[in-house]
Amino acid sequence: MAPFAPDAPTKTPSPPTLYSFPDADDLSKSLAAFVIKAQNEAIERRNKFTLATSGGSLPKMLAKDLINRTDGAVRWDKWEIFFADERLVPLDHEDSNYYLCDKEFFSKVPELKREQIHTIDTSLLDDPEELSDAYEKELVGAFAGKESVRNPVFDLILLGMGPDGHCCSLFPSHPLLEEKDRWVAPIEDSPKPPSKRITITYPVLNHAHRIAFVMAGEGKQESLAKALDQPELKLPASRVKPAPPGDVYWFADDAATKQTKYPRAEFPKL
Ligand SMILES: O=C(O)[C@H](O)[C@@H](O)[C@H](O)[C@H](O)COP(=O)(O)O
Repeated sequence: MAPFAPDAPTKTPSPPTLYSFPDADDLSKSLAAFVIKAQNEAIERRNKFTLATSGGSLPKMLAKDLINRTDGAVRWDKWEIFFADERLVPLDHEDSNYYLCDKEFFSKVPELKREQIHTIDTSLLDDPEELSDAYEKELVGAFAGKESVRNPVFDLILLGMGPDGHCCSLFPSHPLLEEKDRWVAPIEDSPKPPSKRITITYPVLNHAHRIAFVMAGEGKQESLAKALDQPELKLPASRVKPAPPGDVYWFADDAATKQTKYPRAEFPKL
């Protein structure tokens, strides 16, 4: 259990900002610029950059324009990386989100040290509750520093969304949608295999500085339209509403945004 009670957000969250790009390459370029801006602001504030990421198609899109840069814009030594959700398998298992991120991203960045990447404790795979508590302690270690925190405030959380509107490992109608206390929780009945996972919870999501959903392809059209145009459905992704000054952004390609009527914003020159 988290050592501090969650804060109830007091102000009304801002509506999501939707960016739609002609294709996945443009999306990746702008996403990289956005991440670098978030990084720079975070370093200015606290001299480090805390990021949580999901698995799925995201790591590849994220890595594309961040790795192999020669402009020195990415301050890799300041990054501290967590997983928004993780599957309870060994780290070298192909279902592992760490394994996927490492394959697509981390292993291609020699400057990134292993200790900057917060993985689950795989010695606890047989005890999801304990493993989840141990991962929560990793967050406590990173966030309960000089400032006394009620909730971890990630500089950036990057998420994908499944066809049913799930994000992290928070699935429609699952009791974990109501979790108000734990920062990290186990789930043993995930409808998307593998069934055993851990996930960060809304107390973490809804206190982040910035959250960005990232998705591409026509397979996302319907779920994206539902999540943005029909908040009354309360899909897990629509419930992501960081408390002010936090903001939520959607980075998608035109194929994914074809159905939604939600207004597109122009991506700023960063
Ligand atoms: O571990 C997981 O299963 C993911 O973290 C999950 O939340 C993912 O982000 C979405 O299912 C979208 O996945 P795609 O990007 O592959 O569609």
